Amino acid sequence: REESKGLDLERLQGAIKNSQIFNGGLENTKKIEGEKTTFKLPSEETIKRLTEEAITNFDKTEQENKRFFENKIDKPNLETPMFGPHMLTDNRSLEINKPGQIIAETTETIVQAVRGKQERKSLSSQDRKEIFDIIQGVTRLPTIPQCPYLAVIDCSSAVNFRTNDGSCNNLAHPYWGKSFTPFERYLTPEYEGSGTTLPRITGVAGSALPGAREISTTVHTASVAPDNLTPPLSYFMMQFGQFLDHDITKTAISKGYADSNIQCCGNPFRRDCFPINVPLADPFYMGNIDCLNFVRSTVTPNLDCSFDYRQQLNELTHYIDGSSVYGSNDMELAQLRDGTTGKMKTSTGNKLPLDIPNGSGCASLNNLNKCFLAGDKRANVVPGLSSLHTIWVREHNRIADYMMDNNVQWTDEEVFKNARKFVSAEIQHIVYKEFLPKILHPIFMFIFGLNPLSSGYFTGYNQNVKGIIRNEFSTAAYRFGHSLLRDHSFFDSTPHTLHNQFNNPDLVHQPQGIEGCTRGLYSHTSQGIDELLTPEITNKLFQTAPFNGGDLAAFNIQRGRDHGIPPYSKIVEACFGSAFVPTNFNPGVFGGLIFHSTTAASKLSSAYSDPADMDLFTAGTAENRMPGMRLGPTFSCIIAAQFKALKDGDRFFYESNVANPFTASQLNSIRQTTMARVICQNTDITSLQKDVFYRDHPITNKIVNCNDLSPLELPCTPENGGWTGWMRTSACIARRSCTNPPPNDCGTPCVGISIKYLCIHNPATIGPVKSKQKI
Ligand code: HEM
Ligand SMILES: [Ca+2]
Repeated sequence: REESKGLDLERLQGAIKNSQIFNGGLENTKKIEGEKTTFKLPSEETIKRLTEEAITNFDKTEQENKRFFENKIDKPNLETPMFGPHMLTDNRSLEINKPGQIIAETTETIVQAVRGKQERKSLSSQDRKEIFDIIQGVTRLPTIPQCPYLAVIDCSSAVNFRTNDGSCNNLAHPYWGKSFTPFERYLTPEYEGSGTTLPRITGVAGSALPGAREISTTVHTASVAPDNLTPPLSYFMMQFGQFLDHDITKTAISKGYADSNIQCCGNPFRRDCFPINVPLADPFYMGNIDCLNFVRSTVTPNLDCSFDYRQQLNELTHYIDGSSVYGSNDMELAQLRDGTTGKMKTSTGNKLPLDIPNGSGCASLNNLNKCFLAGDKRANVVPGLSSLHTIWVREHNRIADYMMDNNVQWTDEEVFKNARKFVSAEIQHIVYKEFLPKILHPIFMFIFGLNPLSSGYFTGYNQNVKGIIRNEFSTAAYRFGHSLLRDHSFFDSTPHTLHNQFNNPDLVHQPQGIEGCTRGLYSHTSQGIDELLTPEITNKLFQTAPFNGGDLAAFNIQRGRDHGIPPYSKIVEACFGSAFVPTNFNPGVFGGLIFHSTTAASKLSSAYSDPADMDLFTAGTAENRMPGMRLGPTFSCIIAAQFKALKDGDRFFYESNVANPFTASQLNSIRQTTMARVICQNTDITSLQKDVFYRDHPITNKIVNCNDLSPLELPCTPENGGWTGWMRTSACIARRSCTNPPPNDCGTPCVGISIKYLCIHNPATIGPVKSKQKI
């Protein structure tokens, strides 16, 4: 990937500071008033009738889904080709989907009807509120579940610790950042025909947009080139990136009858279907298949229970809170916690607990070993990911053990909550200190206020900031990570073809499986970030037999259209202002593709007929990297803004002085945390490079001995040592020991002598023995 050499960083910095996204994105602008209404809304009667029709349609679709299931067209998970764990949808999402779908259909019908031939972008907020109030009246029929975000949440017990589902982080807005709530957006979505719900399929010039698979084969062509900057990114970067994603985003996908998987190929007009066409002349599939199955994400009303545009649902707690370790709701945590010692459950070899065969978290298709259960359902997707989940569960248990030993009066609950508090703080520290600076230019780190402090507390908590994931981030920008993937994963130095490792926990089950997978990550190099992807994911994603695999790039593009993600040029404008918006495909110049190289621009111009049509994932990954950095400006903008919201809007942010803050010395200790240390303390690995996100380097990133990495200081209630009675151990000697009780790590040792010479006067004093240790 070329560096954007001519990029005027000062100008870019000025532009971003004035931009819509930097200044709050939709927080300030989405509450668009829309244009003034120039037409009349249909009568209340008509709206009611339309809603009732939508309810009937919904029920009909459910019946139709049942038939597809009975006819074995829609299959259960393990019989579904291209099945991936991202297709496991929680029942709660499906419950929310029902009112979501009904309101979506009604709103769309009304919008299209009232718009008529008028050139209008959207209904005014007044119109939308009016329509919604009427629909709510109808959906209050007993058969239709209520809008899920009306119930009042009591936050009185959530003042000092995070809740399991992320609710009550913001005490004024308990739903912000909770699991099973909608994604926010930076920009107003763009659905087909300026509507509210159908995926974008028509370009600005009125002709069909290019298909997602064609874009993938034209732009996201094959590459095996490793990151060639110094020091190169290690493959651990990829793995941590995915682990972090699985803490903050999981979009609920629509399901068929009895949790089956909707088959859209051959049935493109079914509700929730948006299949991807594969041309006959496809360079890989070569006529073996003509369609990739693609099922739309579920629908949810807005968090304020209004409905304007189709919105999508995040099943995870939006905050960086270790939910990939603990789960995103009470039920998930209950399955994972041992419930007596403050620890998390483990299985043989101190690995993750095993999932029940074919269980919800288990998508194993091609092996006999059982899958693992973790806080996120996708934990088995590649062995490196399962290993990282394991390391964090071990870190929790290590801390919990220490706390149990050193705070004798603490209950299971107290040990658990305090250990989780430390673990999520460590994860957050690693994200902001080690991970983000590898992808975000120092200027972005600085202007978005992302750098951790070196001392003192962060005082920027702002309860008006939404600690909510933005749709543009999860559906496009943060998927940059797919570009880091290589053709192989590594077990120590042995390469394993990637598609054989999908949903296959065999390597993790091996003795020293966690060590082998983890060494395989930090001692190999990632690919660089660009539009080039390995064919293992663009042709063989979740492949189990020839030609039954999928194309992740095409899925990303299609998902963007499914979610109404505005095209690239709209995001560029929101990040940097209109001067940077491309109106032609000329590379490197204002008015053209200012952020793209000649090669990228020529690929983009052969894929798209108009720059205004370019999909965000495609044009974003194809950008030149920022000078001295690895990521292009537009994704940097979205990612920086998102991590700012996750910091400023998190009442429990680890450096923050707001809610049950760490003591100054604990915070200093957490600031010494590195990913390398967490690996060292929870595996048999004894040496590794200091910064595992980079490859090792003899000067800039030396291999260090694990013992040299600074330990973590944990809370401890002092328990002072007490002497035993004197015991005569020989004719002339009596001894006592400081074991009644022994002092714990923060207790005071016994004072006085432990040995007495009874025959000759000798004031020898041999002090107590227990040394103070940190863990
Ligand atoms: C091990 C390799 C990986 C595989 C097999 C994989 C696979 C997938 C799949 C199948 C999806 C769902 C696509 C769709 O239908 O929309 C997805 C979504 C996603 N991936 Fe990956 N991915 C991998 C690594 C990564 C990495 C390294 C990152 C980031 C650094 C990442 C970030 C994301 C994000 C943000 C989403 C959207 C999640 C959601 O909201 O549901 N992935 N990935
Ligand atoms: Ca989370």
